[in-house]
Amino acid sequence: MTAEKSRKNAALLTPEEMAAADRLTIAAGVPGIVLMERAGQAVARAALKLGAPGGAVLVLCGPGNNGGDGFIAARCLAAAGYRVETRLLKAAEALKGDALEAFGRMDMAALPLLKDDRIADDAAEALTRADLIIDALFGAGLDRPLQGGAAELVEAVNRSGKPLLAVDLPSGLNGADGAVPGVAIKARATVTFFRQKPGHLLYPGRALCGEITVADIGIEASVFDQIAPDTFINGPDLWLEAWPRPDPAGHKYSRGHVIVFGGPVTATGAARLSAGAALRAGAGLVTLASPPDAVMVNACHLTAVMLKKLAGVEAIADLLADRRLNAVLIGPGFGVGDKTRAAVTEILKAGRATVLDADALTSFATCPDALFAAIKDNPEPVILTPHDGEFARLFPGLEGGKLCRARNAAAKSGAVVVLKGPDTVIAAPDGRTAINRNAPPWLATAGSGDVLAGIAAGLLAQGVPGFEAASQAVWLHGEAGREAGPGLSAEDLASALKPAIRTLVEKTGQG
Ligand SMILES: NC(=O)C1=CN([C@@H]2O[C@H](COP(=O)(O)OP(=O)(O)OC[C@H]3O[C@@H](n4cnc5c(N)ncnc54)[C@H](O)[C@@H]3O)[C@@H](O)[C@H]2O)[C@@H](O)CC1
Ligand SMILES: [K+]
Repeated sequence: MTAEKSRKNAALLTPEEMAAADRLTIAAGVPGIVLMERAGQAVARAALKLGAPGGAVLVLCGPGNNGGDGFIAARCLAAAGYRVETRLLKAAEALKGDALEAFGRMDMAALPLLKDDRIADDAAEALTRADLIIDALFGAGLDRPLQGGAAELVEAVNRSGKPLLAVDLPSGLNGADGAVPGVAIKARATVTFFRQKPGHLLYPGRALCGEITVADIGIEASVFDQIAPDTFINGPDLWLEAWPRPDPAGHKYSRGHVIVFGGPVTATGAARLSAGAALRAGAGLVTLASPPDAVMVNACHLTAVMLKKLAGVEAIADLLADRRLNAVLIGPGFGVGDKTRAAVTEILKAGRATVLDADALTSFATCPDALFAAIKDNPEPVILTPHDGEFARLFPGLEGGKLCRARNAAAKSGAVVVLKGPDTVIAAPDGRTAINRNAPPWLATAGSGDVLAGIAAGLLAQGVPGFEAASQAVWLHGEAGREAGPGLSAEDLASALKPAIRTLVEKTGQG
């Protein structure tokens, strides 16, 4: 598969982009009702997996095309022998277009769910009778928080404890950013169409979707020629082409040399974790530079990582006169304050691919613009790896959803921003973003971020561009977390990278 095709597989579409994909497909000659038939049939197939044969299925249909998918699914499930009851949020007279056509094709009565904006008594009874509920209330067209009767209904459906299958998105969830501006359905499974949306991967939305199925409804990937999405699922489909391929005739010096700047004798561990991870990520050489009194402590713990004495910030420029040191990492355990600011400024001046983490970020909380100016003067890629607290300190004015905050931060700083969390977002200054989904919860542990920063530095040293290095690092970190499993500590992560790296090497045909 070509890299371009793989990237299209990894694309995420906002509700607006998805509507454009629908429009382009319809304009190319596939009627909207045909897309809706395929969508509804995919929902029915998913329902067959969730509900006992012949059971009672309640299909809740909203006023738009999401409801239309529900009508098709209802017809298919009735034909398959299920006892199907369809209910409408609004009167059938309000239906139009493809949804109206789908309603007619269903040829089944559909009572209203609400009476005077309250749940109708007989609708409450229908919830009790159902073995499976299909949520076709609102999908990509949600444009405001659910209120009144609709909100009450969603809460009653969630309270029912019945298995819930959401059509496209759990109703109430914003597909663009994963936000839930009011209440939302908590689904056991969700069927979406063509490609996922950012809201399926970003919290809190991600926790509401259950198991997600992406159904092919006949939209061709050629729509991407006009839609050009810039948000992706983080994984090999997005960046395998940029995975470093060592020259079989090369040597360690051709695989880059990372220098990690470590902290004082009382805080040496973080930088050691980073240095070890940089080596595992494939850098040919890694040096840990630390204050003289910390060198012995580091020496007691390290074998393959080399050591260097750093007398003070003034010594950084001399050290970096050696151009073979081609990637720098500073922050983990380095300490917060003037000295760190001066060190980071020297490093950025030296024009190296750089990862700034932890204390290197916090030290600029009082003067972020100075940092951004220095980043922009550095011709090599810079990666920032803040968690939410560090992000808020460095980008105090940026608000909104995680995707939007990360994207704006990358544009503002000129760096690739890795906004960490269970749904880490990686954003490049050129607007590309990736959302990560493979991190297990036990990855949130002391020292885990130091390892992530180290992996990123190791990849930069091998010449991987900034956005790809950051995205690869986040994905590898997640895979290592899965490999090490529950009960892991950060020390386990570097060696747990090996199976994921092996997989990538095999995928790139080097194995
Ligand atoms: N041809 C197409 O466009 C296709 C669309 N599909 C389905 O169509 C859906 C999108 O359809 P629509 O664009 O009609 O949107 P929806 O059906 O998601 O909802 C739109 C309707 O809900 C109302 N609404 C929005 N937010 C509300 C709120 N908070 N409270 C009360 N009412 C609210 C709007 O005024 C509008 O009447 C997708 O999610 C998907 O399920 C699929 O059938 C595939 C093909
Ligand atoms: K829905």
